Amino acid sequence: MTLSLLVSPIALIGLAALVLVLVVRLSRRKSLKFLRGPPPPSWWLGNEHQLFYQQDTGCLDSQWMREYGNTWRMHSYFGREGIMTTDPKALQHILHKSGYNYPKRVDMNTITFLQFGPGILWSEGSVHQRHRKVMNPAFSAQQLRTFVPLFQRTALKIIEKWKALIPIDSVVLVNQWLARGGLDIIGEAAFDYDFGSLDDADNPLAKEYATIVRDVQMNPTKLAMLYRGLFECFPQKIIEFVKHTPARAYRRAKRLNEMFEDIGRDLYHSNADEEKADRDGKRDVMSILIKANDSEDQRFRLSEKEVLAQMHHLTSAAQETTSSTLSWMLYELSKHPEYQTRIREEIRAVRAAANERGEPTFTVEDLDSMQYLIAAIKETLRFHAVVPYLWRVAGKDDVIPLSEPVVGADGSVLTEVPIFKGQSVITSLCGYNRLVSVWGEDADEWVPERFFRIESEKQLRLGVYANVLTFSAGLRGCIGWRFAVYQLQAVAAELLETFEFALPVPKPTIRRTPAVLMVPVVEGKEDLGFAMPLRVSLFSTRLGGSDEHAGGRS
Ligand code: HEM
Repeated sequence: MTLSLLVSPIALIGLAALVLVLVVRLSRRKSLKFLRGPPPPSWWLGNEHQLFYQQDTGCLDSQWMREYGNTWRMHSYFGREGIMTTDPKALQHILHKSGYNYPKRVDMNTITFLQFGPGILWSEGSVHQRHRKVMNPAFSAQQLRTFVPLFQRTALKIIEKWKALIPIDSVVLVNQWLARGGLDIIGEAAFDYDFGSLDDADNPLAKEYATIVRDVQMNPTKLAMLYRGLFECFPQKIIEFVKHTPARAYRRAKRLNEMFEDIGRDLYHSNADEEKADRDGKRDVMSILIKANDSEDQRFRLSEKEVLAQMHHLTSAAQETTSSTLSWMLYELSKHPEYQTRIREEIRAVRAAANERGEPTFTVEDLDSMQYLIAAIKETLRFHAVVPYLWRVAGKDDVIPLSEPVVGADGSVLTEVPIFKGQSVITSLCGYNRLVSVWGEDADEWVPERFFRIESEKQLRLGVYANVLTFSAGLRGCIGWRFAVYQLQAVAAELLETFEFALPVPKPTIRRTPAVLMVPVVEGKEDLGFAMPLRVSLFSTRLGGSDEHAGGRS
């Protein structure tokens, strides 16, 4: 008999409801009524449901910032109160200065656990410290540079695929190809595994993975959200059983998790059984992680289960985020053809210099010299934050300082906000990225040149890259941000050198749809799933049909 039959969801909900009454009673003692904020549409779901059903991710934040300032009261499930903030000092306090005092919110972190297992994204406190310590060596700048040829090879493969496609139809769903390329990249870089996604290999794991974000995270029903809201009241032992919930999203998450575990176990053992000398030559993250793990004091090592979960955590953290960011950049460059031309000229000049040196590919220094391309990457990360929000909770009573005071419910001016243990704290990365006070009057426009004029030393230090917050910050900031940036630089340079990108006619409306991540969906064509349709043409053909290929390569 399966556990799903033993532990009926009704019994779970009943138990949770009891605990809930207690929790609500306790939390009512500490009200945040002194703060203004949007009225909750319902007592059950508070404002939570609204965030998942915005027309464009971040449009609610903009509206609320206009009404209430940069920090406001939010209602979470069952009448509980919390805050949401875009304020630089508040975010610095929560993400940088408070150590592990603002852990991840139980409902969201339980979903992470159910989806990916006990890896780094899910871990907290000293367990997280242990994960991070063992993983750090695999993410040094020096180590990550060695992946640039892999990024370039993958880009060339995408180029071949698109060249074969565009004589038939020049409108390409670029994000779907970039996601396939991204999966192949992270498979090889993270655990020396070939998903064969670009080659259409019949890989069940790649197939299962392709639609997982859509099926598990997009458009949650009110009932599904309410169920999540109850996780907080489940004792830790019961959380394990939640994965047996007889609903499609949970079944899919469980299946994918098991597939990753099975494949990971084989890779782990073949890796661990290898001769030390052979393993020393390998550069993939898992090999380095196993090596680092072996040399750790027994008490600080990751268990086999944790190492296996890491494989799934890395794939999910790296793939959709990086490929989506690149898709949004190509979209913006389609809307800004003059900037696209400028980048292409820059890439061609660097290529000419590389050719003269006899280098067949761009070096890391070449890529780092492409200032217009880098500015476009920074601006896209700022403007299209693919991780828009992080859901945290106050681990203890605290006072959060503000850069910009807000007007309280009684008209008084607040320069700091008290928060009480257990209250929800939603950090809006996308909201911060659009602050006029940080980015200038044109913060709501895509203007890469801003990075030539911004005096970043005058900004409050927050984000790990260009001070944008899309990679988060502090001790839980993205460990893979350099990996992502190198990948974006290397793949974009190849694609933009070869192809021109433009908006299709008629122009589609692309929605920045919330699905925990922010993903592109075409209005009226939701059946396409995540989709970024762009017109793609060979750059050389635009030069009058000559066979000359951009950059002089064949
Ligand atoms: C544009 C691309 C990317 C974006 C926007 C991004 C963003 C983020 C954000 C916001 C977090 C914090 C999550 C949280 O606190 O809940 C994070 C964590 C993480 N990211 Fe990334 N990421 C990107 C690419 C990558 C890549 C390429 C990798 C790996 C190769 C990676 C690996 C991780 C890992 C392992 C964590 C967990 C870190 C920890 O908890 O200590 N990410 N990322």
